[in-house]
Amino acid sequence: MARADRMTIDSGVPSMDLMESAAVAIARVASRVLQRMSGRRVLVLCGPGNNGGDGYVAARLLRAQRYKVRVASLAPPDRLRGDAARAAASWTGTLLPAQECDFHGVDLVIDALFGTGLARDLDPAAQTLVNRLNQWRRETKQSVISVDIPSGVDGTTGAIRGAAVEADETVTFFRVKTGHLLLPGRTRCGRLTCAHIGIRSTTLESMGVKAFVNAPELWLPHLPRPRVDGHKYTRGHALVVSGGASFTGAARLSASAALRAGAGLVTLASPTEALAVNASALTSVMVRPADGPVGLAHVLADERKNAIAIGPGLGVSEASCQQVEAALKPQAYRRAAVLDADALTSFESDPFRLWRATRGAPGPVVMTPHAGEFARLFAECDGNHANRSKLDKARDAARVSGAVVLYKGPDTVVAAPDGRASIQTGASPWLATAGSGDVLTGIVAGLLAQRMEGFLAASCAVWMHARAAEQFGPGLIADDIIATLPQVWRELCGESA
Ligand SMILES: NC(=O)C1=CN([C@@H]2O[C@H](COP(=O)(O)OP(=O)(O)OC[C@H]3O[C@@H](n4cnc5c(N)ncnc54)[C@H](O)[C@@H]3O)[C@@H](O)[C@H]2O)[C@@H](O)CC1
Ligand SMILES: Nc1ncnc2c1ncn2[C@@H]1O[C@H](COP(=O)(O)OP(=O)(O)O)[C@@H](O)[C@H]1O
Ligand SMILES: [K+]
Repeated sequence: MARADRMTIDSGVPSMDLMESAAVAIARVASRVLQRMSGRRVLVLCGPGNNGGDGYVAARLLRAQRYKVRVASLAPPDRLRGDAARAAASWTGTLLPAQECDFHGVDLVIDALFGTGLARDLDPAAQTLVNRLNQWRRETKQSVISVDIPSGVDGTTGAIRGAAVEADETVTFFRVKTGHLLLPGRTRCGRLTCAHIGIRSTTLESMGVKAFVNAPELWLPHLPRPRVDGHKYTRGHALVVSGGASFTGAARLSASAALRAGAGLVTLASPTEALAVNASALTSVMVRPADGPVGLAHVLADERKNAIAIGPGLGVSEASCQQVEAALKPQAYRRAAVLDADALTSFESDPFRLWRATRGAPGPVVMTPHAGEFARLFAECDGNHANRSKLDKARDAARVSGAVVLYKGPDTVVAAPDGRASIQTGASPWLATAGSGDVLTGIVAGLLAQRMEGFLAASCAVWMHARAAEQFGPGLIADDIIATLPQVWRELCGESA
């Protein structure tokens, strides 16, 4: 963001214009909130940098609109520099030291303490102020608007640096930052608005930005659709590997989801002992016997089976490792693979054995760990040291494994070995239900079978999974995600598709 600001200023846009535009956006949201609650009294908390500068300018604009505005400053105004100093100088109303400010009778607080320049944990005085603000908000149910990002949230990682403001609204500029999307930062933002302040979108092109909000524009042009002249084999054939007789449900969920995600055919490779239970519970999914790595290799000799999903219900064992190696075996045709659950955990004691297989695989490989599986498999990428975010960790994992890493959770990150990454926003917590991850694995496999590129298939699957949950609403169980996928397809492709 600092680079985007700098490039814009160098291209001739005065930096004060950027600050004025930022303040206009803040004042607009503030007056909307104040009108809704018929409030008039505003307290603006200003910090020592340009975030505080935005606060001073917003204070001036709101005062011009006849609101009763006071400013409380964390640093004495004579210690401010540059634009922040100019902004403070333009404020002629009430100004008091933040430590002495009183929230009594205030209708709205604007938090302009720290923005993207936050470089370390808040010092004790700032923490005390932030904690007092949060307590006042909880007790009075009055509103807080944060400028750029709730103060104390790290804009890059989403971590809380000592303490952080709990906002009802956050107004950010130009582009949403990763700290707004990743947990716990996201939970502090309230409603997020992104305002244009005069930075051109072409600025990003020269910066080689590779992190995206996971939204249809990222992958929609590549979304597979059935062709008028197609048949089921042109839509791809996904193979899902089942566990033993008492662990078959997970793979069946994956298999049904792969079909609903558009694969033309789906076959469940089942141990002989589980054949009867699998066959009796499935109709459109085919079931074939396959015992152990040798049995799986036999089924895989059919190269039309161009995508494989393995892991759900598989069991943690050496045999599972060998089945994964059979699934990833180098061959002439580009079979894609998605590895989940026990296909990952089975390699806990020797992750490099898995990386050898993923790196040598003939086609795209997607791994779908949740936080527990990620910690087991990517211990060296997972440490909390050096303020590294979930985005950094997923990217590191993708680099070491040479695979697309779909790191699940409320803020699912998909990372590719080339550095591209997407972050899912706003997934329903109802997705935290047994079998939901198995369904996601199946959707990825279904899209890979239709030859969608690995990173795009994984991102698209995460979005469809989350969108299905949103459309279904409360009470969701894993089966409902599968049943709701047609609605998601209709939304993406229109009624006629
Ligand atoms: N031209 C620009 O650069 C623009 C910047 N804008 C605003 O400027 C903000 C970034 O401004 P700055 O880079 O000045 O950074 P901030 O205002 O976020 O904070 C930086 C200041 O706080 C101090 N600081 C950092 N961490 C601290 C801590 N833990 N405890 C105490 N002091 C700490 C730094 O030494 C520095 O003085 C953005 O968030 C945005 O609100 C907008 O006005 C748009 C234009
Ligand atoms: N609090 C949450 N909010 C949104 N999505 C969640 C939340 N918790 C889990 N999920 C999603 O639900 C799915 C759960 O997958 P997983 O942990 O593998 O469960 P299971 O093994 O039971 O299928 C993942 O897609 C994950 O991203
Ligand atoms: K702020």
